[in-house]
Amino acid sequence: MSRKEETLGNVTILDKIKDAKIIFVVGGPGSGKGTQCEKVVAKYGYTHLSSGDLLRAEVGSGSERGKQLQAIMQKGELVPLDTVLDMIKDAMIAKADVSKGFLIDGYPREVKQGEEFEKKIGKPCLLLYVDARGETMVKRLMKRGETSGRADDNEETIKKRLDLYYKATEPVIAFYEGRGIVRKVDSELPVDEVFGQVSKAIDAL
Ligand SMILES: Nc1ncnc2c1ncn2[C@@H]1O[C@H](COP(=O)(O)OP(=O)(O)O)[C@@H](O)[C@H]1O
Ligand SMILES: Nc1ncnc2c1ncn2[C@H]1C[C@H](O)[C@@H](COP(=O)(O)OP(=O)(O)O)O1
Ligand SMILES: [Mg+2]
Repeated sequence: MSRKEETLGNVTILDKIKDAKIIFVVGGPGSGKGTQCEKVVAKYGYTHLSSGDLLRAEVGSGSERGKQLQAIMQKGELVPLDTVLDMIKDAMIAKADVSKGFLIDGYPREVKQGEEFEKKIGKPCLLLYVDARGETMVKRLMKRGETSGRADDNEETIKKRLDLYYKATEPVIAFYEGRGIVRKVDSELPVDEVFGQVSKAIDAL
């Protein structure tokens, strides 16, 4: 395929993505984003794309880029915006034909990420804000760390991730509140009750 055709091909695919529903799933580390997304996939058949999972897949591939990403994630820092946005975009394009909706989990983590996503891909119709107390998130992550094998589920990194969440990611919620698309769910409740709130937000779309 020539470069020109490829570009044309992408335009059509991006048009398809624009017709699908895009939901940002935002919340602190360990708040329960992944847990709720799994349930949404089962009930609504949406496509779940977790930026963290995409990055960990790259780390798992053992590539040079993966090694650099691993070092950043282990410190609890954010990887460069272009890297994560390209990964999400490629994953969305791969599913564009079959997906009626996308759950973008763990992105945007800063306002700039939201702005760039909208420039390059499209607009979200909903931001699901998965809310839990700091203390709860730390407890859940320490527990998850017993079995997750994740390099960032340890006390020191958890503290850094939480600090960064309050500093960089909470402003994302305020930004989209201005647009009226934020729905907050209380993730202190049992998983199924949280999902009841999530379902209401999605049913209202
Ligand atoms: N509502 C909840 N009540 C109790 N534990 C939960 C709840 N939601 C998630 N968890 C647990 O907390 C941990 C973190 O959840 P996860 O979905 O991985 O969060 P995130 O993707 O936001 O980091 C998991 O071990 C999960 O089983
Ligand atoms: N949108 C994004 N921008 C930059 N770094 C990201 C990112 N999403 C994930 N990362 C990196 C930094 C995070 O500390 C790490 C783990 O992310 P995650 O799996 O989404 O965590 P969690 O599900 O515990 O909230 O990956
Ligand atoms: Mg997660």
